[in-house]
Amino acid sequence: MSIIDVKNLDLFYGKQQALFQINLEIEEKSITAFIGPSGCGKSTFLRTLNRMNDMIANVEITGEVLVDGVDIYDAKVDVERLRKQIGMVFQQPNPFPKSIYDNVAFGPRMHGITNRSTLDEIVENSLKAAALWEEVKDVLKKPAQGLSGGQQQRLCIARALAVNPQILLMDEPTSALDPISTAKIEELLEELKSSYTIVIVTHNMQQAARISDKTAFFLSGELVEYDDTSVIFQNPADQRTEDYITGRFG
Ligand SMILES: Nc1ncnc2c1ncn2[C@@H]1O[C@H](COP(=O)(O)OP(=O)(O)OP(=O)(O)O)[C@@H](O)[C@H]1O
Repeated sequence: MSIIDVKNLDLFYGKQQALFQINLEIEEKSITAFIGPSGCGKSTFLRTLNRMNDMIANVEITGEVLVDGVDIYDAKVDVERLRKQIGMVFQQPNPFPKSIYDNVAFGPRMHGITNRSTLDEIVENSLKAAALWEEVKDVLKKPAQGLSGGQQQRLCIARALAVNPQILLMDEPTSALDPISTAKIEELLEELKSSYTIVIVTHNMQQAARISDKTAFFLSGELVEYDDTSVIFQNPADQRTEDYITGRFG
C-alpha cells in the first residue's frame, strides 16, 4: 500500500524551476532510494515530502503531496505535527549540544511529555531501535558530541524515532561516515523498515542497490525512472538510467 502519493509536483526557486511534473507513489514499510547526479533535485524533492522547503525563501510548489491521503500542503495542515509524523536525518550528524539522554528526550518533551519514567522508557526504546543502547546505556548523561560520527548519526536516528514517526526521510545519512559505521546504519535501516517507511537520498549506487526496495532516478529535475531496485540496476527501461548506473556520466 502506498503511504506517500505525489501528483504533478513542480517546484521553483524564484524563477528557476528545479522539479518538473513529479509523479510517484511510495510504499509503506519499505526503503525507497533517490539517486541521480549532483544538482538533479534529489534533496529538493526529499524536502517537499515534509515541507522542509517552507524554511527556504522564494520556493513555490504546485501539485500535490498526499501522505496517508492528506494533502500536506493544505492550509489546514499542522506543520509541527507533520514533522512529527515525518522525521528527517541529515548528511552531517547534528546532535544538539546536550547529553545523549536529552537529545533523545528533546522531541517528546517538546510534545509535552514530562513524566520521568515515560521519558526514560522512550529514550531506552529509541536508542535500542537505533542500535545504540548497548554502547551508551552507561553514559546517557555524557555530551552527545563525545560520540563517534557513526554513533552520533545513530543518535540522530534515535532522536527522530523518539517522537514515533511513520516516515523517515534521510538525506545522504552515511556520506560523512566510515565504511564500518555505514554498514551499521545500513543494517539498522533494514531492521527499521519493518516498522517505518524510509526514503533515502544517496550518492552511493551500491548502497541503493544493497538496501532499497524501490529506486527513483532523477535527472535535471525530472523523475526519469522509478521501479523495483532490481529492475533499475539490472534492466532499466530508459537509456539515461542505464548510462547513469553504468557510470557513463554523473
Ligand atoms: N535553496 C536553494 N535556492 C536556490 N536554488 C537551489 C536551492 N537549493 C537547491 N537549489 C538548486 O536546485 C537544483 C537541485 O538541487 P538539489 O540540491 O536538490 O540537488 P541534489 O540532486 O540533491 O544535489 P546533490 O546531490 O549535489 O546534493 C540545483 O540546480 C540547485 O542549485
